[in-house]
Amino acid sequence: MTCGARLALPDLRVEDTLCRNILIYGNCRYEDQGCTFNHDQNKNSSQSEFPKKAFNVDSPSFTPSSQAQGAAKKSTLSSQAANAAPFTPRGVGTPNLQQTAEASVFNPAAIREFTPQNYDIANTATNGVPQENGIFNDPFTTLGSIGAALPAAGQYNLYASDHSALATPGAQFYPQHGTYPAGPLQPPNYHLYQPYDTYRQDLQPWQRATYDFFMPAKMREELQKKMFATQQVMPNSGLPQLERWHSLFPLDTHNRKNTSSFGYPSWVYKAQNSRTGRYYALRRLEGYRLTNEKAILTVMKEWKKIRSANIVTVHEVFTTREFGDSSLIFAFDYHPLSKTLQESHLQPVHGNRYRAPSSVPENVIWGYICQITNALKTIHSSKLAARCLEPSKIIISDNNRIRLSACSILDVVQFESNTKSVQELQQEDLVKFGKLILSLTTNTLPAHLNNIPAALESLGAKYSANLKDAVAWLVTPPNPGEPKSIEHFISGIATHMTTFFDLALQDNDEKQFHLARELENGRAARIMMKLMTIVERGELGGAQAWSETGDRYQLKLFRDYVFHRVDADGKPNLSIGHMLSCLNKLDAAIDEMVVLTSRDNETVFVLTYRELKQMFDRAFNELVKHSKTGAPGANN
Ligand SMILES: Nc1ncnc2c1ncn2[C@@H]1O[C@H](COP(=O)(O)OP(=O)(O)OP(=O)(O)O)[C@@H](O)[C@H]1O
Repeated sequence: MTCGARLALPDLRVEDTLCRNILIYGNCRYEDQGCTFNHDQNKNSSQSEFPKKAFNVDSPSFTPSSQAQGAAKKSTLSSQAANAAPFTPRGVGTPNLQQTAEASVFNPAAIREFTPQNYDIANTATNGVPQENGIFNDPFTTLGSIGAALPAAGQYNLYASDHSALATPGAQFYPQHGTYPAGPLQPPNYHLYQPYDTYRQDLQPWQRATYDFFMPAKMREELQKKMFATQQVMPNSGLPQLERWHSLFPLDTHNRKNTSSFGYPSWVYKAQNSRTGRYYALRRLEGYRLTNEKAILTVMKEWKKIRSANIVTVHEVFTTREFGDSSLIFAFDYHPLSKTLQESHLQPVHGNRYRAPSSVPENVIWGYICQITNALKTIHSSKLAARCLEPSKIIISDNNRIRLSACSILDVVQFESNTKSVQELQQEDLVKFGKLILSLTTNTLPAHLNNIPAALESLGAKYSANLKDAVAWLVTPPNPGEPKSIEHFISGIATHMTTFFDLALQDNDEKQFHLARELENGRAARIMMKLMTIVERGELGGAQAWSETGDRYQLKLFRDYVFHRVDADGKPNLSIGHMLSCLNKLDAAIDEMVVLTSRDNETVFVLTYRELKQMFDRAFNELVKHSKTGAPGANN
């Protein structure tokens, strides 16, 4: 063997290469199990020094002759030596010299110390920080995986007592780490109450509990009034029961037979549908005799498709003789406690003294204009016309929200007599719209609005020029061959439309906020109802005083602790915060301790909410088992 040969081919056989486990850990547990690398550090150190090998004085072939020197030099610079890749320990980044020869021997999959499991080249540096053996876990990556691991909506019921269903869809909720033991899978603790806002410093302590946990009193009052109005019945009203409608309740505020709107006297009743149980507003046209069945079919086919936040939806039209005449009935959506624009703004106020109606503020008028524009946009784009745009046929509910309440009626009633095209009727809609606004701004009933130019002129004194221009544009009939359109009008009032849109979104945000609170209250009500089904129950399945024995006794003491607390003087403690927090802790089954004392102070139980919850679930499940039908939604 020549010196050159030794230089060119450094000894890189497997058995001479120091095993990396020796290098890193000091030993290799595969040494006796077939690892073919060198496990003798001394041997390695004597042989792995590349320069030592190259200029080994023991080399038998070293000959100090010129030729030999030349040969030696030549050997030193042989092409093989030049091409030999430098030996660099793996891990620094350059390819391993032995990769072809040792590929089958040095198997990263078999020798785990070298290649950690789940090692993913793509994750070696996340956000610039390397993940070493999975020890470092980038929070941003984790957040992403939480989102991906959460079950899709509808798959998982947060209120279910048993969250094991989460195990499969949420298995990746807490990503597994090589270094951390895998914890139990669990959803975030949504069960603990976390009110949104903290702006309550200016409230008295007695106000806080209500403010923190419930919707504003005014909102609650309005909703309750609406529910009350919806449920109202009039047993001796003398009103008939229709084929599929019952509990008719008159909504008219006067009994004048007014034929000005439809050519027939009309009456409005609240009624409940026997099939769906829903409430509707039935508008009856007294004495109308239907001559053409097609009228209802054709008109309803188009109007049933109309959906707009500013139009009362019409559901069906039918005739009846139950009122003792032949009547035509339109079934509309019912909006409890609505008033017409006429009732709200155009009727004198009766108090101690007669007062003329006060003028409507400009911002309210713009709100109405935007909403009616929205309704007309929907109607006109469906190739229909509103036709009935009168203050007495537009209803107003809370927050100046208005809806056209008599659409489709004139289309049915004048199905055969109408000679105008839809385009003409749409042009009329715009003029009627202008007159309606003029009527509201001048506090004049439309029937008394005889001098439109004078009325328009008077607008300037109370309202902006912008409003006056908008009304003037609407009431002015179109030039022949130049029809006006609602789209033209929209472009003219675009700024007011966006202002209104913004207010509507703000209103929506506020309602969402209150809805979130009510979600929590619904949960409290549910757990309270379940608790009440258990405590104080007498006999169950043959067991006398079932609720006084076993786990149920502790639940009864818990009920006392939550609802019957007294202060040091024996006075009742009525803190809603305490009640809600205890119920939520029970629902969340947390590990906090609770001390329950019997009424005679003889027995004290110290247990966690988690244990209480288990007792609670056991007791309730027993009830469910004994109930005939099971409990619908019992686990919800
Ligand atoms: N869809 C509805 N939902 C709830 N209430 C409604 C609905 N439609 C109308 N109303 C209410 O019914 C009552 C009577 O309405 P109507 O249109 O007959 O007014 P009116 O002033 O009596 O008109 P007219 O003099 O032409 O009969 C009004 O108070 C109105 O607010």
